Amino acid sequence: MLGHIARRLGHQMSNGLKGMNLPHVLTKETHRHLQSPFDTICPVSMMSLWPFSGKPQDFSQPNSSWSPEMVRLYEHYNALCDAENENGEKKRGPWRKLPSYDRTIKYATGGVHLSKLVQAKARLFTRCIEEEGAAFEYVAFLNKVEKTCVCVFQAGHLLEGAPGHLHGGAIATMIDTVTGTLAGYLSGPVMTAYLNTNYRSPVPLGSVLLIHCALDRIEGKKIFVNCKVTSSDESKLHTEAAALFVSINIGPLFGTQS
Ligand SMILES: CCCCCCCCCCCC(=O)SCCNC(=O)CCNC(=O)[C@H](O)C(C)(C)COP(=O)(O)OP(=O)(O)OC[C@H]1O[C@@H](n2cnc3c(N)ncnc32)[C@H](O)[C@@H]1OP(=O)(O)O
Repeated sequence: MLGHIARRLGHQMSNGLKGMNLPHVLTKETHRHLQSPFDTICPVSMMSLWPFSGKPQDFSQPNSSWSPEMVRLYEHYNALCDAENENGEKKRGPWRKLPSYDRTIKYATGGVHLSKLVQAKARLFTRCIEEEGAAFEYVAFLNKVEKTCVCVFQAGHLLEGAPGHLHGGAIATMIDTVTGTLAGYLSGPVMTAYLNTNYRSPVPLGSVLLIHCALDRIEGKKIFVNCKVTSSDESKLHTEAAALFVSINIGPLFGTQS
């Protein structure tokens, strides 16, 4: 079945998508493959049936706009991703660096190809400005054992709110992104139900911030996550938040109920 749909998709791509019932194809394919982003990182045998293997660009790699503090924190958390066993051999540590794509659909196997079909010009809000350093520069790390996520965020000049300071909406956007990423990695596809945000102190534009998120609890379809945004040395609290995410079927996102 999967191979059949994939062949159909490939055929339709090469024929300019004429007559394609996208919701039908996408619901079947993306629902299967977006169940858990970990599935796409640790491939399961089923995925070998999917003929499209394009690798999306990871936008959370260091670039020349990153300040020394941003790079220092990136290297600090990156180092926690590797650990050594008693024989001095390298093994995977408790942390892992998460990739960051410019479309959430790219987390699915074959998502690079699907992204060309579904509103091709659409971009993830936090990755929609191409100039490096101008807006959201960030990298997130996940600790699946502790059910926590930390994001190192450098706030660019296009994110101004009050003069010289970071816009509250940009802060909320990043909190939504990081808490949503944690909820998504723990539970599969989710949507934000609420995001309660308390701004404690203003953030100078250009700052490097740490966004710490932790799972509070899971109750059925509901995933509660808390969050703190601090200065890079964690001495100053800028924002606190509590978020609720609800697990969803992704069918409705593509116009069907299944
Ligand atoms: C890895 C990838 C990286 C990806 C990296 C990028 C991550 C970006 C993340 C961005 C995420 C977004 O911004 S998403 C965009 C903003 N969010 C939205 O547009 C969501 C709009 N709202 C909805 O679609 C819906 O209301 C849902 C999905 C939230 C819930 O609808 P539903 O699925 O029908 O569920 P429903 O039965 O109503 O509720 C289920 C339970 O949740 C409770 N509940 C529902 N809403 C609320 C609420 N606001 N406040 C309190 N409780 C609520 C209900 O009382 C119920 O509790 P009980 O009776 O069971 O106890």
